[in-house]
Amino acid sequence: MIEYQRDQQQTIPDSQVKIIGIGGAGANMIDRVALDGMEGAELLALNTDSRTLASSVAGEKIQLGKKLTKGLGCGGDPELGLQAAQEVETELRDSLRDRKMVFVCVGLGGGTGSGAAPLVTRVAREMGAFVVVFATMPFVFEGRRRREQAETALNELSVIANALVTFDNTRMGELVLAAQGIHDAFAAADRMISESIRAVTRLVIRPGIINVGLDDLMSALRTTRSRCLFGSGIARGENRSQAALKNALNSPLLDKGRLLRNAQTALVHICGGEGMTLFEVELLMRELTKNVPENAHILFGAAVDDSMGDSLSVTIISSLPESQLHSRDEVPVIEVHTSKPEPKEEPKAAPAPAPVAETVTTPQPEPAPEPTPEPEEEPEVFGADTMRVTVKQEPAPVMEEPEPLLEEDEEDSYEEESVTLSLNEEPVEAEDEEEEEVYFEEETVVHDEVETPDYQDPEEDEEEGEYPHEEPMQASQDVVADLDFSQKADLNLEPAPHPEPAPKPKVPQGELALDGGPRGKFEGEAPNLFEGEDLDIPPFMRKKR
Ligand SMILES: Nc1nc2c(ncn2[C@@H]2O[C@H](COP(=O)(O)OP(=O)(O)OP(=O)(O)O)[C@@H](O)[C@H]2O)c(=O)[nH]1
Repeated sequence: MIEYQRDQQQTIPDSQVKIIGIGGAGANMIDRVALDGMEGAELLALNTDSRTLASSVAGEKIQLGKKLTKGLGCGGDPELGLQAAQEVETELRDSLRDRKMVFVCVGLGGGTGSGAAPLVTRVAREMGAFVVVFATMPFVFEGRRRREQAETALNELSVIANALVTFDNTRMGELVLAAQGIHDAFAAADRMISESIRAVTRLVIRPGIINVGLDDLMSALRTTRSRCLFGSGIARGENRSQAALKNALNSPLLDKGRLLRNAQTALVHICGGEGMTLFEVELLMRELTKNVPENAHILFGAAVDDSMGDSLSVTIISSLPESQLHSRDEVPVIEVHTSKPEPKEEPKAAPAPAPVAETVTTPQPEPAPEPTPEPEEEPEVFGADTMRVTVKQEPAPVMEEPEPLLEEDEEDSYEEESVTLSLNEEPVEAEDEEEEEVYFEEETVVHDEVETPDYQDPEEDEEEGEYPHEEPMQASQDVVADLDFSQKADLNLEPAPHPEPAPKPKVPQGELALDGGPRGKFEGEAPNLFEGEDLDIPPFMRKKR
């Protein structure tokens, strides 16, 4: 049963929203937001690097540390980044005056972003804004120093910001195919961040049929040492509400929906064109409640937007204490599916559905449960100007229960062979391996364990700590990490090539004893002689003699 509570919600005019990009990554993120279209909101770029700053599409730009770095970047030193930001603190205060909502976009791990983001966030809060930080964590391959710098900045941000949405760059492997370049991985993360910002902004500035306001957002994102969970999906056509929800739950930031299972509060916002029906909304909400705990507090908002056409979008925002995140962040996994049938074995380390390349997709042709009946009472949803909706977890008496969208079983239902690999390892072709086992009986042991040239046993080297694959790549990665992004994009940072298979031993091939000359079908017949040569013997045999 869904209860509707009418009460005034606080929405904010878009002129009071500011989106700040700090450092190189931050600049790329807000450029993406601008490209995707974010009418109204102001974009502010902050950077020490004057060249990158000049190329940003943001309407407002402030150069950090003019005197300190003289137009250059911070070379990966957060202390320099902090001092550079301190130089312009007054300018920042002026720029953030009267802003109700501020988004800070930053890539942590470098100097400018990691050093300046905590200061910028603090200033924005002191100026009275509600601050949501979108921060990316560096790739594992970027090295331990960057990771530690990022962790330090993240810890500070988690205390200062109203909400903190983190995205591990390493996880970008889940957004793009393994074979795609690093440029595509960054672009995929930037798209995801841009979509998150646009969805949250839409929530609080666009008047809807059922509005959610800043107070709802704050309650969903309540953070002291917690991380924000975010998922957004869009779909069109038949079953679009279920498909949109499925896409949203598939978001890597929700860890494929798993993280929602411990959420205490979840904010859900549905947006569709004129044709969006109450039944679609009900169906979606009913599905969603199967993915959150029974006593979770669900804040619900809905808006009709003609520009959505026949698409329907759903945005889910929640938060979890850091202690419950226990994520697989450190070692990224990709699932490689081959078509070979697999004998049932021990469960794999981290089963997950195949990676989703885009959160925006058309719906799967899955049959939706037939809606039989009308909802018992006709709530006055669409006539109301503003209301808040609390969803209780009572099953509707008249509606058939559809299957949960992301059940554990579904993840296990792949019939194909599933191999779990870390990003540092290349997938091994199963068939080649098998061939080798047949041929070299004594060498099968070696090939059962996939070895890469760089692999080192973490037990053997205590120094390596939690990033066992990092050291062998360290020297070159430090250079890469300090490159500017456009340079990085030109590099082809593909995983190390798989070791060549062991050479097959050469068995000398014996020669057929053809001497004497086989005469084929002329065997036993009188020789056909010409100038002393038997023409019925094949010419190459005659030459041999
Ligand atoms: N998502 C995303 N992450 C990026 C991008 N560029 C860099 N990063 C990540 O962000 C981290 C910080 O890089 P930058 O933003 O270039 O560094 P910075 O903060 O400007 O610091 P300095 O270069 O030392 O002045 C890197 O270690 C990458 O992990 C990008 O375009 N998108």
